[in-house]
Amino acid sequence: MVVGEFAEHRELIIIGGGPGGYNAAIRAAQLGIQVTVIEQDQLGGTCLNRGCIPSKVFSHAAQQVASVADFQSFGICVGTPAVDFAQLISYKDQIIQRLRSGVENLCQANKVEIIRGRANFINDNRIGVELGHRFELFDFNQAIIATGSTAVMPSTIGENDRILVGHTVYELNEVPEELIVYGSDAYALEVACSFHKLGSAVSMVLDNKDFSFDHTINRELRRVLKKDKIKVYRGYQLEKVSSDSNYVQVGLLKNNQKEISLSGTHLYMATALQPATTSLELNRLGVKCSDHGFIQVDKQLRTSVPSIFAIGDVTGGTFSATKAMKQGKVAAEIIAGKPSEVDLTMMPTIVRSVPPIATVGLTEEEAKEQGFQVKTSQFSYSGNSYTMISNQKSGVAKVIKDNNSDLLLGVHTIGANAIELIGSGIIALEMAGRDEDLRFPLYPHPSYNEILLEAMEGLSDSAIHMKPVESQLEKSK
Ligand SMILES: Cc1cc2nc3c(=O)[nH]c(=O)nc-3n(C[C@H](O)[C@H](O)[C@H](O)COP(=O)(O)OP(=O)(O)OC[C@H]3O[C@@H](n4cnc5c(N)ncnc54)[C@H](O)[C@@H]3O)c2cc1C
Ligand SMILES: NC(=O)c1ccc[n+]([C@@H]2O[C@H](COP(=O)([O-])OP(=O)(O)OC[C@H]3O[C@@H](n4cnc5c(N)ncnc54)[C@H](O)[C@@H]3O)[C@@H](O)[C@H]2O)c1
Repeated sequence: MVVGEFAEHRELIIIGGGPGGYNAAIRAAQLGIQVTVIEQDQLGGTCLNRGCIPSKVFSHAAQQVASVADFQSFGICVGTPAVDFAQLISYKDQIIQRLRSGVENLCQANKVEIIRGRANFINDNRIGVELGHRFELFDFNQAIIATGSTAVMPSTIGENDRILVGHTVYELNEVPEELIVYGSDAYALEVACSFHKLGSAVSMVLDNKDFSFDHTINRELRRVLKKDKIKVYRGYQLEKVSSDSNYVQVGLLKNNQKEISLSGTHLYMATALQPATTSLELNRLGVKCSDHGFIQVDKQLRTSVPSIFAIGDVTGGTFSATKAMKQGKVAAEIIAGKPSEVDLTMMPTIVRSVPPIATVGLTEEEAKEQGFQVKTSQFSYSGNSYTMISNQKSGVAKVIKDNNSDLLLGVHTIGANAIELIGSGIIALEMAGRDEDLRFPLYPHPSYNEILLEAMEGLSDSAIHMKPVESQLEKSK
């Protein structure tokens, strides 16, 4: 390997061009900083190339397949939908390519320098970059580590192309005939719903008794999964997995006793994640990390080494692009000398299942545990005129407030357009809104927005399209 003799100087170096890295880069450039991003693979990182974007192409296709069943009601005649998987993959690749070019163009327009190579630290002001057969050195004033995470497959599972994780499941070239999904998180649920609609026979195995949503959402989810004939096994631990070139066999334990065995053509496994730091030589810096190796940061994304910041999956906690992007912008602002910080309290959870789920804030159970005097209200999708028109009657929106202060604590929705609806909930919670703040505005009619309005009105027993509760009838006597 040819090693460069002199170290070139850069103001800010960002290692990793995923959503965390490129958001940090563009914000820093906007604030007048000279920025260099070092990326060993593709700009856009996991999210754009293997995660958020490909998974959403699949879930959108699944939603489209589901909606064909409604066409007949509108007098639109089409046959039974058939999925051309090769075309879907080609579409996914086109979307990734287009979005990636968009990120490249934005970086160029903001004069962000992109270096293609693998970076590692020499010391707390110097980075080495492997560029094919060359090794270049760069000094920097500040660096941001944005290298993401990788899935850890338990060593007992063994390797087989039929055993899939988040980073590989959307790279399949065929629709699995029989897919076993092991896990109860957002990723697993999305995999189950998407592949089910695309033609797989799906069984879901939950390691927990239920999903981790509010119990009202869990109940509606249980109903729709049952209606959709997705078989769900609850509270099972994975005991063993064996596989050959055609099948995967899974042994499951419940309370360490009853064993059942499932077999399918493919298995999706929810896995733990580890920080992508092995190639960085962090030991040369003395950056403080958690027991699992995630880099510890404060609310301004500073690590224990003053010249080094870290953002995104590599900092552990919640693994999401939403978080990585926000942290990227905040780190850049801090480096530019602006006051800024990250607060993840009102981080939404979204799942593009069929139907989708979107939640923000506390569940009813969490609010009670935290000692709030809780009042809840829920409005069923079937009571809304636009869900009736569009034949999307499955779903419910639930809102939770503190009865002492009237402050909103949580908004939870399952049903069509849930993810688009949650925006108002996020803003309301972030602005410390009360239910009256959300009852006051004018909501367009007829529209899905009115689902949230009616749920809010329900908190003061004043929803128009909800039957009166017993206590109200008593009062009016
Ligand atoms: C299937 C799936 C679906 C998902 N869906 C969603 C979703 O809907 N919503 C959501 O918010 N999140 C979602 N996520 C999570 C999201 O993708 C990640 O949280 C996000 O990509 C993390 O961003 P990041 O910038 O921290 O890291 P990454 O996106 O992983 O980017 C890190 C980059 O650093 C580069 N790199 C690593 N080491 C080096 C090195 N030494 N030198 C140079 N470059 C290096 C890598 O090549 C990579 O490009 C999903 C993930 C998966 C797998
Ligand atoms: N809709 C989605 O598919 C999706 C996917 C990922 C993240 N998100 C967002 O991430 C946030 C956190 O999600 P969470 O509440 O499930 O908590 P989390 O990020 O802490 O993850 C919980 C579990 O999800 C699994 N997981 C995490 N990252 C994964 C990955 N890259 N590939 C496969 N499995 C992975 C792991 O089993 C993990 O233990 C939420 O805000 C959610 O909106 C959504």
